[in-house]
Amino acid sequence: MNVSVLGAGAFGTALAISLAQKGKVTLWARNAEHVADMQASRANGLRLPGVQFPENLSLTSDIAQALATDVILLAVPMQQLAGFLADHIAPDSTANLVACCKGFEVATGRGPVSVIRDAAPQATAAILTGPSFAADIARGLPTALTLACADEDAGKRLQQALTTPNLRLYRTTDTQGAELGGALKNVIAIACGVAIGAGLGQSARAALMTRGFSEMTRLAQHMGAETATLAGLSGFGDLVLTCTSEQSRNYRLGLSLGAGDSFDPTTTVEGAATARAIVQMTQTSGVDMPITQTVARLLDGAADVPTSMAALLSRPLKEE
Ligand SMILES: NC(=O)C1=CN([C@@H]2O[C@H](COP(=O)(O)OP(=O)(O)OC[C@H]3O[C@@H](n4cnc5c(N)ncnc54)[C@H](O)[C@@H]3O)[C@@H](O)[C@H]2O)C=CC1
Ligand SMILES: O=C(CO)COP(=O)(O)O
Repeated sequence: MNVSVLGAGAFGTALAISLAQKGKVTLWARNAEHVADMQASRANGLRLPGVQFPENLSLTSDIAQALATDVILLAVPMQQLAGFLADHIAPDSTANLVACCKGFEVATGRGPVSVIRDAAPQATAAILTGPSFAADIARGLPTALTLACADEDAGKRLQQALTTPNLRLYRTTDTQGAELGGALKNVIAIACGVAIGAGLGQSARAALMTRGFSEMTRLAQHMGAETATLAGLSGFGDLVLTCTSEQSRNYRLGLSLGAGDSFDPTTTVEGAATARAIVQMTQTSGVDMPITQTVARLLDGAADVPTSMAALLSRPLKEE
């Protein structure tokens, strides 16, 4: 199966580099100047500096060329996905479309697979998610991810096609669980960053990760996802990575919030929009999401760090 990656950000570029170990890969970017620069330097200095492109990786800003492949990876940020699909994917497409983004749409509360299904109902919709920093994948370090596709046979084919020597894919048919894990862990990572940035200590972080996982699982159960998926790479695995590494942009945003420092607003931080989306989604359902709500309030400037922590600590005592 030949593969194209749409979106030449850090993650799309890293996936294209890794997949090029197996065969020809096309990396598409919307900006022709960026493509020319990458063609000349054989690197993506803008988003993934320091890693040279292998020979098998070709670049294009021609969307028709990029769409003429067996598998299409969609590596644009979550809030851009629906617009991107509307612009470039025909509603009657039967392509294999694999979302490579993490989050929920603020406007609709949909996750990436739902957005693909709505845009192209006859396409095969899948999601590739789990603990992986783009820089690690691009440097050939060992990484394991989850490929979720409701169609089991198509999922098996995609699992084979997208596994590379350093990128090992596990498979599930539970797309909803995979979407939820990848989206919610980013919000918890912001909370953990806040705790560390504010000097609250490692014990506070461990508490936030554990209780965060508890609220991730609660929402997944409520929505009918499998809790086993949440305990896998796309949930627990990614929670651990993102809450403990300064490579994570979500965690770094939290660090800045906690320390009262400024943060570059152009950075892709999926957890910020997702926190707001989840608060809206759970307003009527009554699912208890205290950490996610706290993060949303902090991001909106509706509460400060000491008040937020005091509020979390003074909640009614309960069984674990
Ligand atoms: N960077 C990482 O280590 C990882 C990122 N991800 C996920 O990958 C997704 C993308 O993140 P990154 O690549 O890191 O972000 P990034 O900020 O490096 O790049 C985003 C790219 O999307 C492009 N883009 C945005 N809107 C577009 C549109 N309408 N049409 C075409 N291109 C558009 C931008 O030009 C940019 O090149 C996010 O959902 C993130 O959670 C997942 C795992 C690892
Ligand atoms: O999703 C990621 C790791 O799995 C990347 O995390 P950030 O988006 O926080 O950088």
